[in-house]
Amino acid sequence: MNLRAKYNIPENAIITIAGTVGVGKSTMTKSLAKALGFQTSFENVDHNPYLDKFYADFERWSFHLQIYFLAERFKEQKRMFEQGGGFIQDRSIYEDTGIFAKMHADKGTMTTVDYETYTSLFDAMVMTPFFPHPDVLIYIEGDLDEIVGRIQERGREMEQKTPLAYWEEMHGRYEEWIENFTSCPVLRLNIQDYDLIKDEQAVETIIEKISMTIHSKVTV
Ligand SMILES: Nc1ncnc2c1ncn2[C@@H]1O[C@H](COP(=O)(O)OP(=O)(O)O)[C@@H](O)[C@H]1O
Ligand SMILES: Nc1ncnc2c1ncn2[C@H]1C[C@H](O)[C@@H](COP(=O)(O)O)O1
Repeated sequence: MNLRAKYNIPENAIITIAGTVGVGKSTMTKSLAKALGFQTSFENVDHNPYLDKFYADFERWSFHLQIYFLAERFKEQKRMFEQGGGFIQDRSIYEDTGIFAKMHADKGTMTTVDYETYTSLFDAMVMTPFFPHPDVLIYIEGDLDEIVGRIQERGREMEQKTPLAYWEEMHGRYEEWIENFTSCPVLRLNIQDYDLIKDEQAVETIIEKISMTIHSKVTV
């Protein structure tokens, strides 16, 4: 029996992985998709035309980057909807507005008028039939030092050059954001408690927790 059937995960489920940069979302996306026989929906980092420019000059490129990510994620929402689910999604659309756009607006690296334009577009887009809320949002958390270590080791140059204060601010905002998140059931996992690189079997324990979260509909 496969793990999806064993743990009664609906074949049309949409499981979204959230968490700060470098915490291990992509690693978990691949691992869960393989174990459940699901498709993946990844962020397009390598071919993003704004990301390098954005890290070099937040003020100049914040709005452009948010619009780009919003368009990309909305296309992915539509694809998942049209294919009837069965997806693991690397990062939720909620983080774009709840973490990134808000952080840059609060810090003054996105203007108030740009932020208002962005949020009104976001609100109009998510209130459509193309926007299925995920069955569960897995929130990955961990110590800032370890996460920054992973960013450095992964080696995306623009992230390596970004000051620690940026990751620190984001880390704090994520903690506050998840405490107030109510759009779908949440499963919280700490990076201390599993290691999908050294221990492939750890995915089964995670799937069991996903099943409990989906079926109990209780926010963990
Ligand atoms: N359990 C782990 N132990 C050590 N390094 C890890 C672990 N999980 C992921 N990593 C590494 O951390 C880096 C960031 O992981 P990634 O999955 O790309 O994070 P994200 O998608 O959240 O940015 C990658 O280099 C990845 O190989
Ligand atoms: N909405 C976003 N605004 C700014 N930057 C973003 C947004 N979404 C993702 N990013 C950045 C952060 C990282 O540098 C890359 C990919 O994120 P990761 O957490 O490594 O998948 O894009």
